[in-house]
Amino acid sequence: MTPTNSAEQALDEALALVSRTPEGGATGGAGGGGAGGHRASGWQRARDTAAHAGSRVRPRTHRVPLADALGEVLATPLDALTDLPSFDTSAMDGWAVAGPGPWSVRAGGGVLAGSERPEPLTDGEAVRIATGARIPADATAVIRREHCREAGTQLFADRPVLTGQDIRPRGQECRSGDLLLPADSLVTPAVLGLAAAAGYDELTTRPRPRVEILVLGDELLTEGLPHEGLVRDALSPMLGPWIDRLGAEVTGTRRLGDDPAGAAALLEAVRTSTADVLITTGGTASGPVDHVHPVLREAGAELLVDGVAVRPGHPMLLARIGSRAADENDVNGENGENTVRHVVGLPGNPLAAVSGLLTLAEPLLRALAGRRRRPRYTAPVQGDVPGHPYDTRLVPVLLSDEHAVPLRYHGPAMLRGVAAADALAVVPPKGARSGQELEILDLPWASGGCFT
Ligand SMILES: Nc1nc2c(c(=O)[nH]1)N[C@H]1C(S)=C(S)[C@@H](COP(=O)(O)OP(=O)(O)OC[C@H]3O[C@@H](n4cnc5c(N)ncnc54)[C@H](O)[C@@H]3O)O[C@H]1N2
Ligand code: MOO
Repeated sequence: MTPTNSAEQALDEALALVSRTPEGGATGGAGGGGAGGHRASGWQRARDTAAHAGSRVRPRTHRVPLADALGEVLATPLDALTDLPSFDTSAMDGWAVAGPGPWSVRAGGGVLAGSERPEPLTDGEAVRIATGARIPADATAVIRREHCREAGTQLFADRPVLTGQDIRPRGQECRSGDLLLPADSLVTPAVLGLAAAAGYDELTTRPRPRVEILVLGDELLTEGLPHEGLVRDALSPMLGPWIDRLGAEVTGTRRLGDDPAGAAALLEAVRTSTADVLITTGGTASGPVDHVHPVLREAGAELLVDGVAVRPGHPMLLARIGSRAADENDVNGENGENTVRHVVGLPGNPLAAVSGLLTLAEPLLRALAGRRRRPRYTAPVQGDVPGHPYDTRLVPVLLSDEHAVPLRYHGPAMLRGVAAADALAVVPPKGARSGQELEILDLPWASGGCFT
């Protein structure tokens, strides 16, 4: 709502310049984290790499009751199991008639939805009928009750009657075997409805990717006020539900210390976790107890992204563990356990972690779930937005009808801005002028795009 505060911005910029070269490489190993002298990926390239990594993993499939398929992606095409409608159906409440009027009204009750097969009509006969009821054989039209009059035992139409009017013929929407939706379609509430209408009790889908979250740090408190240099763990409460909203299944969140036992537990998790993706927080930089890079090296992981030219969040990383050959040999995708898993290393600073979540975790998880990439869109920004000299910035914004409005409190350690935001705006290096179109990354709760 308020344009960026300039003093705060200056501080942010000064911090952002620490240990960077104009080429976008890290000089001192924050992102390098011991790898030393690497080049950070461009922001868009990092996202593409994450999406590509996810799309290379052989998909698993499962068969689940309809309700459990919501938010997953169809692994097989949705073919109609029946004609729809499966019988000639009245589209209106009124009268089924045979031949030209006036018609003699059939004595007794009418035909209701779900009632037994009605007796055929004879020429010149009319029977009362409800919306959704089966059309009697030999009926030629349905007349809405408001378009006719009953006089004694006779029925008179107020207007011309066209053959077939207000009859939904069997198979109007589809014939049994017709392709209703291709494989890879997202199962939305509308798809659940269609599948049920077409006769399905279960669907074959790609299961949600499984994610294990490991929160690193000795300084983290799980309750109460921060004190004596300790801070509340802001990431455990945030990441599980966030990742859930991205369409993944969180198998657990564990906190690991910065001591050798924590490093050993991290290595064990990297080697043996049954999750598709491990998401770590903290320990990505070059501090004395930053374990993530050494552990990944020890585990023989392949670093796909090692630092990204984005602020905040530049030490984020993406690694791959396991043999691609083994995974690709599972040609039917039938192995219960994936032999390939990925590690997303999020920086410990909370807004930097959000940046890593949107830059690396989201595209990776979408691809692993078989979901299409989010359509890109832009909005004009309200007010000038300062840029980093070389890196992309992600800035929390509120979305109004006309503008993306930058929010204050967007420092790497702050959640105050993003907690009030609808989205993050992607600010190119050197900044944006007021009114300039910026790419917008919706936050999952604002976009309403997830069914989880
Ligand atoms: N010499 C350099 N140091 C740092 C650089 C650099 O380039 N050179 N980059 C800075 C940047 S940028 C970031 S971002 C952080 C990333 O640090 P780590 O990923 O190693 O994270 P930690 O050191 O463990 O923690 C950083 C910061 O975040 C707080 N934190 C960690 N976890 C949580 C949590 N769950 N909830 C709340 N706060 C958390 C932690 O207390 C620290 O204050 O590195 C800079 N350093
Ligand atoms: O700039 Mo760090 O990446 O504080 O977030």
